[in-house]
Amino acid sequence: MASLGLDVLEEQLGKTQAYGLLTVVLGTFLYSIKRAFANHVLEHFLEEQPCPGRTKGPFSWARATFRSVMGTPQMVAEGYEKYAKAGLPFIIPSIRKGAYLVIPPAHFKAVLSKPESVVEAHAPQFENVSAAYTMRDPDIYPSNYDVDIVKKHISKKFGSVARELAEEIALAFDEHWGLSSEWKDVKAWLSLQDIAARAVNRVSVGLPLCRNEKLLKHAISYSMSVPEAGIGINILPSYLQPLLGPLIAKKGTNHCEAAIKIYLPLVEERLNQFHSDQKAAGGWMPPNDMLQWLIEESATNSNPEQMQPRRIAHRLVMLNFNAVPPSGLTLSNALFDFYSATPDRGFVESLREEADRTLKEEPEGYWTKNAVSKLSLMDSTIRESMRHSDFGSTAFPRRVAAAAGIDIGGIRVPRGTHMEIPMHAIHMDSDLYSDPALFEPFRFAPKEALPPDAGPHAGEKPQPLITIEETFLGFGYGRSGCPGRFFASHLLKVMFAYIVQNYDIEYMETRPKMMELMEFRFPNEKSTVRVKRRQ
Ligand code: HEM
Repeated sequence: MASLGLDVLEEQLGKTQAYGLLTVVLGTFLYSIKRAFANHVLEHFLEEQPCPGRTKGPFSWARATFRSVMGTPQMVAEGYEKYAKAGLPFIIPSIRKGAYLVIPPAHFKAVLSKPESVVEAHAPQFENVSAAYTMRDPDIYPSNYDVDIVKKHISKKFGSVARELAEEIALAFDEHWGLSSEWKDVKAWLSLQDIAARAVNRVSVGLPLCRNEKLLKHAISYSMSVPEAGIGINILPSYLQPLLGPLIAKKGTNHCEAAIKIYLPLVEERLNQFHSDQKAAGGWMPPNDMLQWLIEESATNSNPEQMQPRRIAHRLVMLNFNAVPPSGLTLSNALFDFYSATPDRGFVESLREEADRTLKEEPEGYWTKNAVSKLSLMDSTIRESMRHSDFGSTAFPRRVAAAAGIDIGGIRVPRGTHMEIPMHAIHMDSDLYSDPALFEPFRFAPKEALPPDAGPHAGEKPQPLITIEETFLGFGYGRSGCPGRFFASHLLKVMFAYIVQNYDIEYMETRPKMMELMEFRFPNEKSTVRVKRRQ
């Protein structure tokens, strides 16, 4: 991620050319700042808003923009305290998207629930990852159609594939983390991502494809390449993007094509079965998996192109993109937080006891949807980690689309204004959370689930992981909040339960440091946890 696609450029162009290109990019940097203010109404508006970290003097925007590359977290924290808490928006300059407006929490609801015609979500999300180059088919991402599939099918029916999911998670952990009682280091984010990919593919395309190493490698590599290439393309001035965008995105899109190719024969076979089943009315028992749900939804769509095998295979790749990296990232952060929290407080034993007892009481004997919903301490631990180690100083790109602009706290915000939410500052606000910098695993657990000595702030805000609110933004907020969070919460808890029940993880004296770049916060891919199989 931190390489911003430079490694990709180096590979495609060679070292000299890649650095030559970087010089062109920096040389045209001032041009891109100018571009951000090309709309004069917008320019005038942004000029008038407070911008923390922008000091008077020549080139004040350029200096503030340079500072934002590494200094966005401090700039947002300052703006949040000074302005957002008083209900006022403020500006953060950005090398990627020009200056953007940070929305104060008091106005989240009003702004983020507005329809797409007034406040756009999809187009800015699309631009955020340079989807024109990294994804290419605008019907695939981000689209209401995809969101519908997640909402209408995956969120409602994942309980019916819970047995297969749990089985694959167990087998994948046994392979990736091993069965040995000797300590060994594993790269947390990457290995959890591999395990999540197998689990997601088990319930989307089933056996044996879910264990096809090439498929998983291409699907994961593509998913990881999108944000990296997206940033690399975004920092280019707009006139260079059509020229260099396809080059920077190429490595990733090659992985995407390779994954589509591997999915295609199964998709074609399943479409044939689906059509012949309709004609013959019977004889074939449709499989119960996400591919089938995708086909059934596509068949009801008025656009026949949605039934093209390639389209469906491409949607399967995007399911990996949506589900796999965020699950690996979230769970690795949870492990880093949890296993660096004070070891003598008995937190691991509490999670283990809860998992053992719940599974023992479950009549089906595996992690059903109902059993997983009883894991309150684990639910709270993951939510607390998503609060404590969230993924952005600001997040959730939106843009004013209404010709007349919109009103935020008495301020008229013109059409075209790019807006985001100060996620990390909210999660670290001591008016909202006591001792916010402390990782307090059972902060969100209901009082009746708490073990003795659960922690000074345990049970202070009982709320399930999937609840989205102004004070907890790990799954987004408003109209475009994550529709996959019900499935994600189940998946994460089954994975975490398997870890505490079957592995010891060595306590870490200090938590591996989060990386921060521009507005992004993420774990280091190389950070490891030390694990051994429990006897
Ligand atoms: C821990 C795992 C996950 C996290 C942290 C996460 C987080 C998020 C967040 C923050 C957003 C909102 C983005 C925005 O408003 O700009 C989002 C959107 C989305 N997520 Fe998730 N997600 C996770 C897992 C999943 C899974 C498993 C699926 C699919 C089954 C999924 C499908 C989607 C889709 C389709 C959207 C776009 C919604 C829209 O544009 O209206 N996510 N996710």
